[in-house]
Amino acid sequence: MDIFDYDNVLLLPRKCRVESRSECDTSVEFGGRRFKLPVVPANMKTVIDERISAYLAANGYFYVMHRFDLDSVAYAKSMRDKGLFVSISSGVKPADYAVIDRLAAEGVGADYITIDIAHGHAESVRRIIEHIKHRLPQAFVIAGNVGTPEAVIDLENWGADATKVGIGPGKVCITRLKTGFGTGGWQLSALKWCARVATKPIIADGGIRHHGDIAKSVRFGAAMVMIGSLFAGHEESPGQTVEVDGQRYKEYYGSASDFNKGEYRHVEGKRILEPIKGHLADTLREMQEDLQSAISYAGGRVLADLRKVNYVILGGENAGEHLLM
Ligand SMILES: NC(=O)C1=CN([C@@H]2O[C@H](COP(=O)(O)OP(=O)(O)OC[C@H]3O[C@@H](n4cnc5c(N)ncnc54)[C@H](OP(=O)(O)O)[C@@H]3O)[C@@H](O)[C@H]2O)C=CC1
Ligand SMILES: Nc1nc2c(ncn2[C@@H]2O[C@H](COP(=O)(O)O)[C@@H](O)[C@H]2O)c(=O)[nH]1
Repeated sequence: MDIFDYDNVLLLPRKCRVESRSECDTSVEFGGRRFKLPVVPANMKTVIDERISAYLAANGYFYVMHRFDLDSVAYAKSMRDKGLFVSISSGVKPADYAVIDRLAAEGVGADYITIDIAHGHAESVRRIIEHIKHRLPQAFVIAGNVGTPEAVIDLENWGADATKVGIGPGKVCITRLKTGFGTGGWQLSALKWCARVATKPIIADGGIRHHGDIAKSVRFGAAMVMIGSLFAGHEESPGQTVEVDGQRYKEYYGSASDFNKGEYRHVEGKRILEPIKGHLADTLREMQEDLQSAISYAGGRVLADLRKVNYVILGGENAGEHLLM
């Protein structure tokens, strides 16, 4: 198996088939809806809040609300009141079962539920998928996080409608340092490995540092890409604003950090400062432009055309050109 990551792979251009990049369509169908981009901000407290999720839903973007210090039922009701789709996160504890039961009993429902725990290849995930499918059969269930084909196969067999791949590639992740496990440093090839066996969509989660990494993720099998750090440093971002030597930053911390947990137990995340780079809407527009450009370099017109390109691995043992033949 080739081992590579975002920073040592480049995609190879094919003859252009459009007159303008504006002809390239970056939209994606996911869970019965079409979204403008195959991109979703991470379901983390310093990345998304009620206001940002409503903005994304109202403007044609996918979102996943976080599950920390939040009444997910009240949140779901408020989105319904605004006529917006509901996409929430769930853990696997008794309180999470109670949320599912209340969403069903009170007729609120949910359109998307993302089961989001550190080690998603677990019986606890099998049990809560079963519960969600029983109580909210219309909900599109995303399950993770995992990092192997075996896990993807199990989650799909347990009823997940999509899987989320990425153990430890995140910018505020310290899982690989604390445990010795994960896909950090080879997330892109782990995605490729998992996509080979997947029969349902995969969300590639973590490790995106540049807009071009979105196109690379799609090339190697992602239907959607989850991004934390690139979204954390905006004027609208929920993290606290911090000023250092005249430069403004937003705090960005891991969901398994002591900052999120409120205690230092099983910590696998840290806190960093992200420079504020402007408004979210401008970043989303630039991401769309860059992805349109990527599709044009692929000689394509639609997102799926990115899957057809060859690539090179730069440097190291696996270096070389990889042709689709
Ligand atoms: N993508 C990634 O690499 C990682 C992401 N995270 C994020 O941090 C947040 C908190 O995650 P998490 O602590 O799982 O959520 P929760 O605190 O909701 O814990 C979920 C359940 O899983 C158990 N659990 C957690 N880790 C393991 C493990 N390694 N083996 C067996 N059981 C486990 C917990 O019990 P107990 O605590 O008693 O073990 C708890 O019962 C999530 O949003 C998660 O996605 C965290 C780490 C890695
Ligand atoms: N190991 C940990 N991973 C975490 C934690 N909090 C979030 N995450 C994961 O990171 C991505 C975002 O990655 P980025 O590279 O885009 O910044 C997020 O979606 C989670 O899967 C954590 O505390 N520990």
